[in-house]
Parts: sequence; structure tokens; C-alpha cells
Amino acid sequence: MIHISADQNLYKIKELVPPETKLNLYDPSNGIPDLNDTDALLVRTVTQINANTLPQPPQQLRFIGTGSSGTDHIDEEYLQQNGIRFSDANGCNARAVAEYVITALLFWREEQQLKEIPGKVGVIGVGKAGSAVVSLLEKFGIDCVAYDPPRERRDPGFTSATIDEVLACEILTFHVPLNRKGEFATYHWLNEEKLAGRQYQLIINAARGGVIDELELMKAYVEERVQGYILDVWEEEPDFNTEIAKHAFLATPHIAGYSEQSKINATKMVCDRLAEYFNLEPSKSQENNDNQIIDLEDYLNYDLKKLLARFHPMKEYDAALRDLSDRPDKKVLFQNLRNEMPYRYEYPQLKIRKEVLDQFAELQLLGIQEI
Ligand SMILES: NC(=O)C1=CN([C@@H]2O[C@H](COP(=O)(O)OP(=O)(O)OC[C@H]3O[C@@H](n4cnc5c(N)ncnc54)[C@H](O)[C@@H]3O)[C@@H](O)[C@H]2O)C=CC1
Ligand SMILES: O=C(O)C(=O)[C@H](O)COP(=O)(O)O
Repeated sequence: MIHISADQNLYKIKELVPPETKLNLYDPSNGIPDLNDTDALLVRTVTQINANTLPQPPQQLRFIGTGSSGTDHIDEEYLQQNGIRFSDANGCNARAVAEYVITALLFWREEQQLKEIPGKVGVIGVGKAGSAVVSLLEKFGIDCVAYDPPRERRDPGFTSATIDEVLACEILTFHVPLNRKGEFATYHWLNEEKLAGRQYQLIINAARGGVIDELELMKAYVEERVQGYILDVWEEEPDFNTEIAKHAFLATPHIAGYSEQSKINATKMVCDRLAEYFNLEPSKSQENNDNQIIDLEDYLNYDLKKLLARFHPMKEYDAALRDLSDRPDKKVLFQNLRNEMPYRYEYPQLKIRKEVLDQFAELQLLGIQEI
């Protein structure tokens, strides 16, 4: 029988793990568990796997999977050298990230009392999440400039914008992996040099903290070269710079990719790959296509901002994160915040009264259905 050790916060892991395996759940805040007698390890982004954290991996360990699209917490070369198969959950949360970006943009538009999003949105990284962002923004009639030179090289059907074209946009949103080396390294991609002499309305980072030089972003904001910024990810995660959070239009604890649907996708994808590798029958549990009915009887009291806040908890997360600013244990509380809040349903899974849908075209464009 295959023995699996899995992060206890992998959503619905007990239902989605292949049957007829032995499952041990571990608490990632205590580090990597004892892996003797373990064939497969399933982690999340909070567990670093490399030569320091996992020196001399046990012989029996043959598979490591992560329930995330990003893989910067894993030294894949090290796993390969040790004959361990690695698998990720690329794209599991693309829709959730796109919903985060458009919802944040709508909050920002409403707050600024603008009729529409001004100018163009430069999307940096047009893989699973970036592509979902482009599709959703285009539904709203927002002009996007798609920048992804590595994709242009591997995908003959895709042409990337130039660096000058993307940097000339009024808004930038980041969807690249965090890569510290190589031709397409992204560490501090947005830095002093790229920010110099340019003006931005808004900068959004829902990729990884290190992709933007936070201190340079803050400097550009103070000097009014950047009018606002939204951060879901932080350079020192799970720690975060309280001064940078304080000035953010929205500051959230790495939850852009969190939803009921994306979290099931993540666990299911990694469990199915594990089943394939060990030649096991996968679990029969399916993704959650249920609808959630939100019957707002007092809908006449709701404007768009209030409705969005009812459907997406980013403002709740933002308030909760800011509350942690002075806490000495804020690193632990940051992780608790990510683990404890119930997952929201993605917009196409929500049903609301027709009267509300008819009143706000934005809700229809988000894919919300009528009861
Ligand atoms: N905040 C959150 O909750 C989430 C964050 N993420 C982060 O976002 C990243 C992207 O996610 P996915 O789209 O699912 O991954 P993906 O692998 O499908 O797409 C990444 C894209 O970035 C491109 N890219 C790489 N280096 C680049 C560079 N130097 N310049 C421009 N483009 C470059 C790649 O060619 C690829 O098309 C993940 O690696 C992860 O770090 C992903 C999901 C949720
Ligand atoms: O998929 C990714 O990459 C992400 O950043 C996920 O949102 C991370 O989720 P956890 O693995 O940290 O729960």
C-alpha cells in the first residue's frame, strides 16, 4: 500500500486522495514531517523543498506534489537528482486569480468615482492566470497588453507585446512565476530602473512577492509616480512590511487564488497525478459545480461596492491583514488568516435575484446567474 504524507490544509484531501492508500496528515507549521515509510509527499506553497530542508531524502520517497500553480518553493533540479518525481497543479486557480484582479479593479474604479478603467492594463506573464485575466478584462471592454516573451518562444500562436509597450500601460498586473535566475528571471522585475520616468495609475501583484521590488514601489508611490497599488503577495511572506501594507489600496494575505472551486482543483490535480504515477485508481470525487444562492432581500440598499464585498471577501482579508500590523506574531497570524476563512464560490457558481443582476451589468459580465 502507498503511504502518503499530506499538508493538513490541502482542501478535501481525505475525499480526493486515491482510495486504498494510507494517508498521514501533517501540520506544515511544524516543518516537513518524518518521511520514513512515506512514498509520496503532498505540500503547499508554505513548505520549501530543497537540499537544506530535505537533505538525504529517504529511498522510499518517490513522488512530491504541490497543490499550487507556482513552484518557486521547490528545487526541482534537486528532486530530479534524487530520482523523485515532481508534479504541480498548474492552472488550478487561474479563474480565481482573474476574479481577484477584476474585482479589485472594480473596487478601485468605484472608489475613484471613475466611469471606466482608465487606459490599458499591461499583463505581465500570460500563462494560465494571465490568460484568464486577459479574457475577463476584455469581457469588460478593458484594453490589455499581453507581455510574455518565453511564451512567444514556445507557442507559435502567441505574439508578446514589447517591453516598451507593456511598460507604457497605465495599469500593470503581474502573473509570472518567481524565477531568480535564467534568461527570463523575474526577481525584482519591476525595479527602480523600470519605474524611473514613468507614471502608473495602479500596480497589482498577485504573483509572488519578489517579482516587484517593494521598496522601490513604495518610493514611487510616495513620489506620486504610482497612484495606487494592490498587493496579495509579499517579499518576506509570511511576514509583510506594515508600511507598504498601510499605503496599499488593497493588501491581502496571498488569497488571490483561493476559492472553493480552485482549492478542489488543486487537490484533485495533484492527487490524480499521484494516482497516475503509482498506477492507482483515482478518487471518484469530482470538482464542486454546485451553485451558492445569495438571496439579498434588502438588495435596494446595495450599491456595486457593497455587492462585490458580499461576493468576494478581499476587503475582509484586507481589514484582517491590517489588524495584524502591530502584532509580534504576525507571521503565524498571516498563515492562520489564509487557513481559517471559508473559501468563496467563484462568480459563475453564484445565483442572485434577477432584479439585482438586471441593475448591474458588471455582475452579469462576471458570470453570476439568476436564481
Ligand atoms: N496569489 C496567488 O494566490 C497565486 C499566485 N500565483 C503565481 O502566479 C504565477 C503564474 O501562475 P500561472 O499563470 O498559473 O502559471 P503559468 O506557468 O501558467 O504562467 C506563467 C507565465 O509567465 C510567463 N513568464 C515567465 N517568465 C516571464 C518573464 N520574465 N516575463 C514575462 N512572462 C514570463 C511564462 O512564460 C508563463 O506563460 C505562479 O507561478 C505563481 O507564482 C498563481 C496562482 C495563485
Ligand atoms: O497556486 C499558487 O501558486 C498559489 O499561490 C496558491 O494560491 C497558493 O496556495 P497555498 O498552496 O499556499 O495554499
